[in-house]
Amino acid sequence: MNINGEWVGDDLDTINVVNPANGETVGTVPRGGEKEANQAIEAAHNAFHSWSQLTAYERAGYLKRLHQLMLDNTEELAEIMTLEMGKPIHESRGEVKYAASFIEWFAEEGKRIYGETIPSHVSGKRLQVWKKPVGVVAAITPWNFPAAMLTRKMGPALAAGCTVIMKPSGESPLTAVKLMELCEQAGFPKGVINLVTGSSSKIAKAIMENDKVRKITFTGSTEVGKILIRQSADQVKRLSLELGGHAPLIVLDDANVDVAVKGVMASKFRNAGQTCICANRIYVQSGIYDAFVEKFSKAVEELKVGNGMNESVDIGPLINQAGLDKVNHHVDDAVNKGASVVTGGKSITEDRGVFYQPTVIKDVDQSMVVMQEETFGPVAPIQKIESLEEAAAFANDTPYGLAAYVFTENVAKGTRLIEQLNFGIVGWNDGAPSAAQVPFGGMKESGIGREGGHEGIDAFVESQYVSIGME
Ligand SMILES: NC(=O)c1ccc[n+]([C@@H]2O[C@H](COP(=O)([O-])OP(=O)(O)OC[C@H]3O[C@@H](n4cnc5c(N)ncnc54)[C@H](O)[C@@H]3O)[C@@H](O)[C@H]2O)c1
Ligand SMILES: O=C[C@H](O)CS(=O)(=O)O
Repeated sequence: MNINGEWVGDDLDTINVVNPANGETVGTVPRGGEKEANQAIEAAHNAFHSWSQLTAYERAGYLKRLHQLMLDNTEELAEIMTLEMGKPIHESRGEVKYAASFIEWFAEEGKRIYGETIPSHVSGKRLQVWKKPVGVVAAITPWNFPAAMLTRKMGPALAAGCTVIMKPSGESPLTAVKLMELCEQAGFPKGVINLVTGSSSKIAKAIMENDKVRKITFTGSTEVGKILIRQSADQVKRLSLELGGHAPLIVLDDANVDVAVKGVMASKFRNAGQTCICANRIYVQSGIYDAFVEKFSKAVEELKVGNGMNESVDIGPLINQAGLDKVNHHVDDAVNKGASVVTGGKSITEDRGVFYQPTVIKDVDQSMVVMQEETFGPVAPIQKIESLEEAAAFANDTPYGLAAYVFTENVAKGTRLIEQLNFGIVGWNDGAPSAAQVPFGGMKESGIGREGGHEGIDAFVESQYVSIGME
């Protein structure tokens, strides 16, 4: 842990960080709790005034140094990431660059936090809106993108003049430790960025009860997001929530089947299907169904499963046994209710690793758990549909609203379909929509607010209306 510029926690118990590819312990972090969280909050509070008084240009200088340090340390960051959570090393390298792009983009965006003047209704007044940083920010992040989910929060928060407490997942905290080392090398003043690891509930308790924390930005499951909404009420803490998803992917008859297959492969199997925007259910119109299933299944059979440190591996392990159990349950439930396995369908537990074969199942229906609950694994369930209207109805039949995908070459059909979809992110003939400059986030139970893009920095700024009497 790093609090007020000091590495602390040697006196505490530790949490083992386990490589899901082979069950080996790859590192440990201190098991911090309420006391350490409050120390970090105090440090961030004490650093806030001086940090927020810097110009956006001065703050951008620190962020740009961090951006370059991340790129210079891509290989080490990627290796740590793969060892602690399993994603293939080439994906980890990509995540480091993606994560660094948030730091770079928001270094500049901080310079564009504009206020406004408003025409007065009386001659003796001048009406203005000033923008101010929200204050001390707590950032709680998931295990599946250990770098990007932190920088997607740190970047805008720091650029806006806020100070930060980072709380990474206990499943993959080592990437955050390395990121904190790079923040030190970038020269951020003590207390501006703090890192706490340990008991999430105890740390969160301190965050929720300490009124010095004005903003909580959380990325994780919808279940935990709902807990935080309830807990934030006592002090009306500002909340940004990036929560779970259950993405529908729709392939219409007039889709380019090769484009569709490429898009599904990108959306479904990234991080072994463990991303919030993975296609979780695939609806294929009857006219293209057989051609799509054949081409898609052949592409899936080419995927190589194994330890992510192997450059040729496409599908690494699931994060833990619980993740594997959920995937097994989703496939077993579908098959028991009448679905059939086209390829894959089995777990691979060798060398204490937790792997699952890239899987395609067909003849699924809405009654199956895989079509209702987030799978978070390399399983592609395919359901035949007859019409655009049927596709829209099935797609929207979920409490989630994060990402959706549409494959059609027909502009009118694509437009009519997407207008009906209640999802914050839509890939149209594109299975990989994410980027630093776009508003990323969900509708319904997939979250509150957006990360990335100019909306991403609004989350860390308060508007202050100033009425100036000129009598
Ligand atoms: N919408 C997005 O941008 C996005 C991005 C990545 C992951 N996710 C979602 O995150 C989930 C997978 O990540 P996960 O398993 O780490 O999620 P999680 O909700 O289990 O944990 C997320 C973070 O919250 C902490 N946490 C757990 N219980 C808590 C509590 N009671 N109070 C405070 N903090 C608590 C965890 O330690 C972790 O740091 C999936 O549902 C996925 O869809 C969403
Ligand atoms: O898992 C959720 C991430 O937000 C996906 S992405 O890396 O932003 O595309």
